[in-house]
Amino acid sequence: MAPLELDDEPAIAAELFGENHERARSFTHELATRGELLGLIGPSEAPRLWSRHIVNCALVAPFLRSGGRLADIGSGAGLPGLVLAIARPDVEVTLIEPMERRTDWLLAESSRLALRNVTVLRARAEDAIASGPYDQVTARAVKALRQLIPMTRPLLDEGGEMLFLKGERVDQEIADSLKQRRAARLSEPTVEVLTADGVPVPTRLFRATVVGAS
Ligand SMILES: C[S@@+](CC[C@H](N)C(=O)[O-])C[C@H]1O[C@@H](n2cnc3c(N)ncnc32)[C@H](O)[C@@H]1O
Repeated sequence: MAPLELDDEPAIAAELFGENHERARSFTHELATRGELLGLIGPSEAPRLWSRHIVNCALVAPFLRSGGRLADIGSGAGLPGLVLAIARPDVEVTLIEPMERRTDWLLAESSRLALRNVTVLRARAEDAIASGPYDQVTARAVKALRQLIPMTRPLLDEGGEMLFLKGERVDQEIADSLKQRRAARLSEPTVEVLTADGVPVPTRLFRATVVGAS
């Protein structure tokens, strides 16, 4: 078997994953080993798994509410939902993903890693309203904000927060979603630029809170 092509782990991983650092290493190793075969990651992703995916997602962990319920929409390989569940065992994380092959992987990994704070729901976000309300909702690489906001708003009550991992175009997406943000009764959004040593591409974290009934 070819040697595992995995990039160096950024130093901040130890801080972000704390007591679950070894679980994060185990998950990353498994994803690098089996992810491409299972269609979870592209062929060029393993050599940048730590820096572009795992730590990029884990940088959101400090924004999660302690003891809260988090829904991650379109979790795919577990990004960011499973990574956040590993980093924050004090948060109850529901991974909402419609594709069976992906939910099979998420269930198998949650069980292998003995994560007690994870629920896997095979559904589209629009069909998962009964599983809420949640305190916060996350998503990465699922839809543009103008679609993501109406899709996830029914999962939150007033005071609930949207945390979406976005790229460089986030400001344009914010401008394009004015109508949807107003209809959803969201606060003025903020964008946190998250990065660390060994993380070449920052994550832009869109944050907005529900301030009234829609
Ligand atoms: C491009 S992948 C991104 C996966 C992962 N979030 C990541 O960053 O690698 C988009 C994911 O969203 C899921 N998805 C698409 N439409 C959805 C919906 N309406 N509700 C929930 N998940 C959805 C897809 O099945 C897929 O796993």
